[in-house]
Amino acid sequence: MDISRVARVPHVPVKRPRVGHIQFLNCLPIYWGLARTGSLLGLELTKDTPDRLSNLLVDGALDIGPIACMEYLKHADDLVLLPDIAVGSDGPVTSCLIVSQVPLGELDGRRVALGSTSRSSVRLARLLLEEREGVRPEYSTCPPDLPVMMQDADAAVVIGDAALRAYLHQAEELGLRVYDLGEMWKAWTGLPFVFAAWAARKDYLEQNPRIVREVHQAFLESRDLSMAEVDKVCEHAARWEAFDEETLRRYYTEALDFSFGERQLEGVREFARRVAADSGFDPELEISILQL
Ligand SMILES: C=C(O[C@@H]1C=C(C(=O)O)C=C[C@H]1O)C(=O)O
Repeated sequence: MDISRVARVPHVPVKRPRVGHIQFLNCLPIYWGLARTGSLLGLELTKDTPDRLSNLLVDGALDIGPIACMEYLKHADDLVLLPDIAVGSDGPVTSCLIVSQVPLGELDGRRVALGSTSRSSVRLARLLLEEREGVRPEYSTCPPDLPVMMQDADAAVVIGDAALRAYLHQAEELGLRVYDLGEMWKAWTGLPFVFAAWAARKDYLEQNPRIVREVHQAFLESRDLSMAEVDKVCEHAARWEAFDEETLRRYYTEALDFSFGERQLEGVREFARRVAADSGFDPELEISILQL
């Protein structure tokens, strides 16, 4: 081979896809396996809270990643959902909560603090309070720190690790009642709830159909590997986190639902119908899902 000729052909590298990573324990099984399979090397990951990651994807600063279900519904025209992956629950989720000093039915006219990192749970909480409990509280948005939120409010909506802490310890210490949003939604509708879905921007998909499918596949493999080795995942995580192995194992295997199939899609559609009126989207909007 004539090496001088080969050397002159420039190598043009492909830019890594810009992918979001929710900085909560709920997502660990979706990302943990990426290091094991080597796919991590092919991603430019941005770790942040769900509200910020949702904005980055909508604004085009990320190409693929998790998006709060509520934000997806508002921006469905620009996005395509990735099948079979989500952060949801089919019953109690244990990390998306209303924590309250009084029974929910007594919150009429009282103050409810909404955690600022949430988009789906805060909307679901408002829906449940207003349509199921028949109360009209006064809402304010606050940083997600339960003791601080409760200084000025009668109830708070919290998500993620802070909510898990509240569920397991803080609520009891502070003498608060805990209401699980996944459990309430299931009791009300009989359906699972999808708190965050994974999506790609349609413009990115058009230009990079292969990369989107590879990243999707990498997430599925990672999630499946993590769930097959869930004891190992929990052992590693418990070393650095305020939750023990058994708590994490129950969270991943019993509370959270990482799948996104027909029933989860029906949960998304039902949520869309119930919140569309004041949210600026069509109650029967088209939900595009990546065709494999
Ligand atoms: C299950 C959870 O799902 C989350 C809830 C979200 C929301 O309420 O907007 C967004 C992303 C997910 O992290 C959780 O945070 O515990």
